[in-house]
Amino acid sequence: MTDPVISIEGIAKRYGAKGHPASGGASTTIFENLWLKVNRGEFVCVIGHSGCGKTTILNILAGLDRPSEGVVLVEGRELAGPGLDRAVIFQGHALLPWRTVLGNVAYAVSSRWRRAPKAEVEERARRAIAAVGLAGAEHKRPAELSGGMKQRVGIARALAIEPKMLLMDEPFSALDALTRGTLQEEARRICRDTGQTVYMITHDVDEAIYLADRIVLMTNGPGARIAEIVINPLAADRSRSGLHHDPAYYSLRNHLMDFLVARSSAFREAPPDGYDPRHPPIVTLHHSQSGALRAMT
Ligand SMILES: Nc1ncnc2c1ncn2[C@@H]1O[C@H](COP(=O)(O)OP(=O)(O)OP(=O)(O)O)[C@@H](O)[C@H]1O
Repeated sequence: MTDPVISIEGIAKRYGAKGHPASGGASTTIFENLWLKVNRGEFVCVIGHSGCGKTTILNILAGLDRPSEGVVLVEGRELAGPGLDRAVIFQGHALLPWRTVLGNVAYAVSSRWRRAPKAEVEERARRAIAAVGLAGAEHKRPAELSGGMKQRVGIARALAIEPKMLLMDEPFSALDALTRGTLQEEARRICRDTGQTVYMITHDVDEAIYLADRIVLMTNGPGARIAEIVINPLAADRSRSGLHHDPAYYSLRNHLMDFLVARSSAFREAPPDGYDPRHPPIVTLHHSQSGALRAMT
């Protein structure tokens, strides 16, 4: 049974409206006619080349930008702007430098539950801080934290408000490989434990393979589309360190790399026969007779 938290319905983004003097009469379509549902408790990763509009879509979902066409529904209601039902984690952490770790997270908690007593706010904040492994660092200020710790605070702050939807824009890309791996594991564990719904942009194919239930592949812009949605065939209890022992990992990785290297640009000249933007192809990887996994739509 599907239960969409977010329903993207035919959205497009255009800049420089036709006839607008600043645009010289030209209009650029960044993406168009995108349709996607994100179901409750699902982890969706979006992959596509730079400029196809991934951040613009995330900003639209956050209510920070508006589509030129189409609508976005949150639990069936048209999205009208930013709201505490959607938390955003960016690559930069945007912590308040004068507040401690506890102060930063508590600030978000008290915006969400304005009448909550101080003790409850602190309790919720401490729980979120502990969940990201920062217990003991509550009284440190951002300047005293490493990049990985700051990003943990960003995650704690987002999770503490118990959002319906977590929106992440390359949250781990600025971190060193070791910290990135640890935080990916923690993010996956926390999201699974709490049934968090996530929409995440990444350029890292392995990150998408480890984290996502479904991987949305976008074609190159301008005029980007959702080319296909790939179902992750790996076991739900996969471990990051064991991925490369699973033959399905290589099939999935090859499929995603083939898309990024060739199909993402070829799509514009020749969309596949019968392509319907409202129902982009769903790709599953099946065992062929030889035992190898093959992509099937
Ligand atoms: N205010 C604006 N006016 C005109 N064009 C814009 C504006 N904002 C964004 N764009 C264009 O929209 C396109 C999509 O930008 P966006 O940041 O959403 O892409 P992206 O897929 O997230 O890229 P990246 O992977 O590099 O972050 C880019 O070509 C960008 O130049």
